[in-house]
Amino acid sequence: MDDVTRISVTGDRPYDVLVGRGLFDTLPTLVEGAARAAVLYAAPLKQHAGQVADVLAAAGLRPLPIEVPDAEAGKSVEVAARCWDELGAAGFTRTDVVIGVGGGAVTDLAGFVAASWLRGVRWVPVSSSLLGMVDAAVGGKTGVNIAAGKNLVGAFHPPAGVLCDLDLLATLPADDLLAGLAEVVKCGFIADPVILDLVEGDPAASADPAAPVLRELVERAIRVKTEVVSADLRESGPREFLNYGHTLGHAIEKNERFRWRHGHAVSVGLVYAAELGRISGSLDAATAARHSAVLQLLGLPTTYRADAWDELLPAMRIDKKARADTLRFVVLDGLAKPGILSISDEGMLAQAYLAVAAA
Ligand SMILES: NC(=O)c1ccc[n+]([C@@H]2O[C@H](COP(=O)([O-])OP(=O)(O)OC[C@H]3O[C@@H](n4cnc5c(N)ncnc54)[C@H](O)[C@@H]3O)[C@@H](O)[C@H]2O)c1
Ligand SMILES: O=C(O)C(=O)C[C@@H](O)[C@H](O)[C@H](O)COP(=O)(O)O
Ligand SMILES: [Zn+2]
Repeated sequence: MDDVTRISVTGDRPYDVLVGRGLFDTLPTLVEGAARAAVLYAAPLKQHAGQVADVLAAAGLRPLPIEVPDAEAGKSVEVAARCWDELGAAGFTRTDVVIGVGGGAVTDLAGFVAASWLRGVRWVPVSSSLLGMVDAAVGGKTGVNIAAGKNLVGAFHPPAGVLCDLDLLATLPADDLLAGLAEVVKCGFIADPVILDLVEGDPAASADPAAPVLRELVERAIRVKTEVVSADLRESGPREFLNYGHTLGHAIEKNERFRWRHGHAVSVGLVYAAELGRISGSLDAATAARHSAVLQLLGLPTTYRADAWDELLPAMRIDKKARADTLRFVVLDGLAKPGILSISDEGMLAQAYLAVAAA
């Protein structure tokens, strides 16, 4: 194991996020007292899941590998129910653990299975995608999608620890690395503008898993997230800021029947949220324009179908930040100054959509 960075989440249920290489051997220390470990994974991570199972077996645990459908196809109530059946058949008790080896979809599922099994058992995400490392694996939001929308069924259930093994990024498809950079850029706009300077300074290195700048971006984004969730696990205040760009982003994902990558949808959503900030008078034009500029520099999408607005508006209404008939958006009052804007004026919402509507 080379140099490991330990970033702590504090609060009622503290744990550490480890960033480094060759981290699997640390897993047994996170699951002490467990006799069995369910290892959830999707096909692309089969080999790594096997290595995780071997490490657990060597430490005296009985691994129970469970393969689930890849990406969003695995993030469903039906797949969760199959996992519960497998835990039941194996006699999982409250001292046993669930491990998720994969990107954000698998770790969201694994966390939800752990949150719901016997009303909550320990779990550990072994995060394999950039998006998972900088966002999904950290903070304890777990859940699945349903036809009505994204992550509508879930629970806050913090993990026992998080492993972000940078070696795993070597096999991550380039497009999925980009998806993760959308959430990194989000962190740049809401809290840490140095992230934006780094990406703009060297966009190619920012998307290269072997480049030191990527590790710096990973650690900076994790620190943004850990600071927020340490203060507000259940999203009763500042945690809403982590949802910047997600109101439209989740509506696009629903409209695409979850076939778009989350990070790509968030990329379009960030440009939309910046425009809402600009036209509502809170954000200066230059900072708003910086959103599409930095995302395009990376090759992320910043537009969506012009004719989709009539489907997107109702989909946005089921956003978790909405209250009754009022939509609430995260907007910036300036760089790294997020706030909440309640909007009931559909005209303003439609006007902002012009900034992302594809020609
Ligand atoms: N819980 C949270 O706080 C939170 C935060 C952000 C996003 N999310 C959720 O995370 C999900 C998106 O995560 P994602 O971008 O990782 O997508 P994903 O989990 O669907 O993974 C994308 C693809 O990359 C593959 N993959 C992952 N790691 C790999 C590796 N090392 N080598 C080869 N292939 C690999 C996966 O198998 C999949 O095909 C969404 O469901 C989103 O809602 C949750
Ligand atoms: O951790 C959070 O809080 C976030 O909002 C981070 C988001 O990037 C993430 O996509 C999250 O899953 C969205 O949560 P949701 O509550 O809007 O489903
Ligand atoms: Zn997200």
